[in-house]
Amino acid sequence: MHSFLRNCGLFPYLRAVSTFSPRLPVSTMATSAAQKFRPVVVSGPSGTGKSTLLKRLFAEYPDTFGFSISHTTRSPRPGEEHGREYYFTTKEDFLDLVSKNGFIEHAQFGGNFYGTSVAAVKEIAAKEKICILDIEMEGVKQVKKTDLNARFLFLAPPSVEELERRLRGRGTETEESLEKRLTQAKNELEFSKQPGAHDKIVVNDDLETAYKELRDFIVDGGEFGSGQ
Ligand SMILES: Nc1ncnc2c1ncn2[C@@H]1O[C@H](COP(=O)(O)OP(=O)(O)OP(=O)(O)O)[C@@H](O)[C@H]1O
Repeated sequence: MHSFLRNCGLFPYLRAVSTFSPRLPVSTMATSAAQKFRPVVVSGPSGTGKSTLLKRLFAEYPDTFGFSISHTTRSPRPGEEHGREYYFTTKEDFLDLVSKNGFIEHAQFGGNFYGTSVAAVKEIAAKEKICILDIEMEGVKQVKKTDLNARFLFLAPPSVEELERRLRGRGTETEESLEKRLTQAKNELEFSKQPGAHDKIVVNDDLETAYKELRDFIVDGGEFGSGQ
């Protein structure tokens, strides 16, 4: 599965729209929400434990995170609504947005396009929620080219050997997909060493310790990195 399907784009957006303080002018309100509720990009090699840790974070903070709506060129199914499950769009409009660098990630499945747009992520901050983007290296680079003002957390395995053990232990991989993931893991680990690639690196060795580090960086005492 392509990683954007697990992003904040995965889930239908069900949260109530928050209201802003009426005393602030509109432009200041939008700016301060964007500054306070900065998106967080969580990346790291497949099998490092991103899903495990994020699942726990969402359970501990059920009202803090918002989920962006993905675009798709597939037709709506009965009961699905434009702007709720997906932004249903034509192939022409989708490709137009691709050419304008409007997507953080996009991919094609079964003849249909799917993508997470920059605008959809911005909407989450405007609604005073934090958007977590669980994406891979190319997506990270793409986010850096946008004006999303995201914070970047890299989840590293204790070692490549331990990563292989976890991937095997998860029981989801064939020998071929395992090899691919390990090769990609080495690329991601190389990238993570570049200065400025990430704001925070958490090594997921002991799960409890890693969870606390990840949580403290993301939630940041309720400041969500706005002071940085
Ligand atoms: N600290 C840890 N110690 C031991 N095992 C762990 C730890 N963290 C996660 N695992 C296990 O490692 C496996 C991979 O974790 P998980 O599926 O969360 O990785 P992921 O980064 O989300 O991978 P992918 O990107 O492929 O979805 C799971 O079986 C999980 O239970």
